[in-house]
Amino acid sequence: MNVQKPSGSSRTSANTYAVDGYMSGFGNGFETEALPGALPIGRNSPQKCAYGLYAEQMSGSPFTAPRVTNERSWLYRIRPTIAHWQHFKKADNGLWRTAPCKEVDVPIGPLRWDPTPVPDKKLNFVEGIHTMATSGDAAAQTGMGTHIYVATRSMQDEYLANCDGEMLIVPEMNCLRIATEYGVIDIEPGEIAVIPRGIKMRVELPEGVARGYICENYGGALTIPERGPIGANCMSNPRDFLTPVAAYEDVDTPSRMTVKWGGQLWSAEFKHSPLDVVAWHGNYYPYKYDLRRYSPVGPVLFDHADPSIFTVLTSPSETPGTANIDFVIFSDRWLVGEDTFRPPWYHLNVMSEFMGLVYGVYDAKTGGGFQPGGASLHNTMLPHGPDKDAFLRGSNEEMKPHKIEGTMAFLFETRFMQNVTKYALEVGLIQDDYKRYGKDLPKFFDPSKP
Ligand SMILES: O=C(O)Cc1cc(O)ccc1O
Ligand SMILES: [Fe+2]
Repeated sequence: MNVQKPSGSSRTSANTYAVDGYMSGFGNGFETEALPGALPIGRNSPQKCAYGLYAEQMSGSPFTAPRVTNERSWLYRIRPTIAHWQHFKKADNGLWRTAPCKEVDVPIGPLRWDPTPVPDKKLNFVEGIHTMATSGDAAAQTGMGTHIYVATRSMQDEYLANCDGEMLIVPEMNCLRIATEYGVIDIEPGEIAVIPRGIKMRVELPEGVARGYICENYGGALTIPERGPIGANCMSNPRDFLTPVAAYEDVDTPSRMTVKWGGQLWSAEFKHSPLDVVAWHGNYYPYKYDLRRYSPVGPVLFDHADPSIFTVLTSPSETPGTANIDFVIFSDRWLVGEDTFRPPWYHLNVMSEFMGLVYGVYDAKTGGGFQPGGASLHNTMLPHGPDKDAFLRGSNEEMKPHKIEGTMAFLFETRFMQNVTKYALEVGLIQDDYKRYGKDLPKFFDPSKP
């Protein structure tokens, strides 16, 4: 690892504190420096920056966005980004697709995939991205891409910057070390990382291989949902979001950067690491979150509430309550409802639902088939619900408090219809019988038994 260790001099704002190389809080203004005095005080753009650094602003929102959604950071770096931005050539997109992308007819039924096998081939994080579905339009900054990554080698002197979207990364098999311009993020299954649009990163695999899911958010930045009557606490609490302290690389070695821009991968070679930010301040930055810190709130007497109660992060659209994306989890919790069918109900939803499983068993699909590393898609207005096994359990179980334990399923839900890719449809991982699981549900109707 050639990352400069964060020095003890990292400054944090008054309302934040550093935890093992991270600063805590959501949307806070942070400031951090890996060399003492690297951050200018009381100004952004002094005539000359300390240590001969360049100042560069990175704006994640329009300059004039309302304060609550206004995002930008100031970076003090060895070279400005434009110094790396030369001789870009079109690169192979591999299996990474970007909306709009209508390659095949989208099946009008439930879809489910087996876990993506880990190949023998050496693939880094970028090469290992397999797009399952896309929605909206990346250039119009709406919708999302859903991907499964399967990587078998660390990126070495290789970097990625995704200008098309913010990347929400959900590891399922093994941990990731994500070295970014802003500092280093380590995540393991059960945690997530969010890398906002345009931030340069290198993904390393401490365990040699890794698999997981990515939601590429083309729309408004992910944020903590409003809690309404729930009040100031529970669900995702701001203090559990962690942002790395500054850590820079002053490394002169042949390097390759891949930029995703306009739905195309581009690559350029240069002779130094672009992760050269010695200090930064602002509120546009990458972060991580431990999903096990999510404090679920649910019905405490009867009925099954809408899954929106389990929203960890949301990407709002211009229409109130109509998310570009909701990231929702189904994690450990007590089910206590009296006289209640406790598993998810049968339903049709104008929002479309892409699901994955990090570990354990999902309570709507206890009949096997929905496996960690696998995925399902219940597209706009397509009917779905518990499989036969889950229905029989749910309608016959004793109504005593029951704890769902050792599970982490999630939903990438979007207001848009999702276009599955040709790859996803033809790769041979689709469970053919899943489209018929509704047929297994028996008729119980008996007009003589109210
Ligand atoms: O379809 C699913 O499995 C996700 C889901 C879960 C739930 O508890 C209620 C609605 C819903 O869409
Ligand atoms: Fe659903």
